[in-house]
Amino acid sequence: MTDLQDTAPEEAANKAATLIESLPWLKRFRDQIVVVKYGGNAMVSDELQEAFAQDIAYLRYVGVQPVVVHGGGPQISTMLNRLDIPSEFKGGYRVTNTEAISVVRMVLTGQVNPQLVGKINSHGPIATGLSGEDAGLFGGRRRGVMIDGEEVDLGRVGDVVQVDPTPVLDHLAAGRIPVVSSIAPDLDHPGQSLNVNADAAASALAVALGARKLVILTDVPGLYADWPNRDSLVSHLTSSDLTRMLPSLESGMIPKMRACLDAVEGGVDAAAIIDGRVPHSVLVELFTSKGIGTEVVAK
Ligand SMILES: Nc1ncnc2c1ncn2[C@@H]1O[C@H](COP(=O)(O)OP(=O)(O)O)[C@@H](O)[C@H]1O
Ligand SMILES: CC(=O)N[C@@H](CCC(=O)OP(=O)(O)O)C(=O)O
Repeated sequence: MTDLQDTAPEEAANKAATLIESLPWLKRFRDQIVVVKYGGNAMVSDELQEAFAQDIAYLRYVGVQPVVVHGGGPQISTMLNRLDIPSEFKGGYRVTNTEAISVVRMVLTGQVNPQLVGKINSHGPIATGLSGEDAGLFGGRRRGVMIDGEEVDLGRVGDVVQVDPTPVLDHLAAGRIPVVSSIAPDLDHPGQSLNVNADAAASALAVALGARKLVILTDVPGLYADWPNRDSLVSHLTSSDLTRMLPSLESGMIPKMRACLDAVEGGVDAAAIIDGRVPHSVLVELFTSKGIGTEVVAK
């Protein structure tokens, strides 16, 4: 009884301080679109997925307009292995043949997407699944990759070169959270689909939507200036700092940092790389003064 009386005011004060710290950020993001890219490496446990779903539902219920774009690289690899379809990465992209693209589509749009939608909807009937192939949302164009000065063909792999945000805006206007799988129709080969990098797809959508912020979840605390030196974590940098750093980065971080740069250069206020293995990292990034990962802003 005495203990409870002694600790209760202090505990209440701490809780109140955390809530009040969020006030300026709640004001900043209210009614604003925030695009959150959820990568396959941050979905590795049920607990992490539950925490992510809570964060996204929380955003919606405090008046933010979250849009989720998801990948699912490890989940695609698992399914390809199970089906005995060989899969290799070149220059950070999965070489994707005709057989593999149907598996990519099945896993992203048929497995990962409804699983995420279901988790968010356990908090209310708020989320809806969309594919990048729905209603002209994404348009893609094939790309190869330069390795040792030579262009290497990647098969059904491409860039998102066109975005029509109308289907996403329609769902937002109806109060729903669009959850988008990162796959795009091939503009040059009607009827075919392209495997696109989910970081780049999220960035292109954030720009097209005029989002306030892009948040990318991954499996490290953020960008390390001198990777893998763990003392070199960068918490804040400008687009000009990042432009200077990009050529020295290693493969995993290149698409992510390129996506952040493209987003802020395209008019998004800020883009952040955060650790998706830390439960509720989305809320900590958006609603605390310090944030949790690496934030990029226009110079
Ligand atoms: N400078 C760097 N800072 C942080 N991580 C880096 C850096 N360079 C390379 N990496 C690697 O990039 C990985 C993240 O990229 P990736 O595996 O493609 O992520 P995801 O699956 O989330 O899309 C990290 O786990 C890390 O091993
Ligand atoms: C072309 C290419 O490599 N596409 C990725 C698409 C999924 C993705 O980007 O998923 P994460 O966000 O989980 O990494 C792939 O096939 O793995």
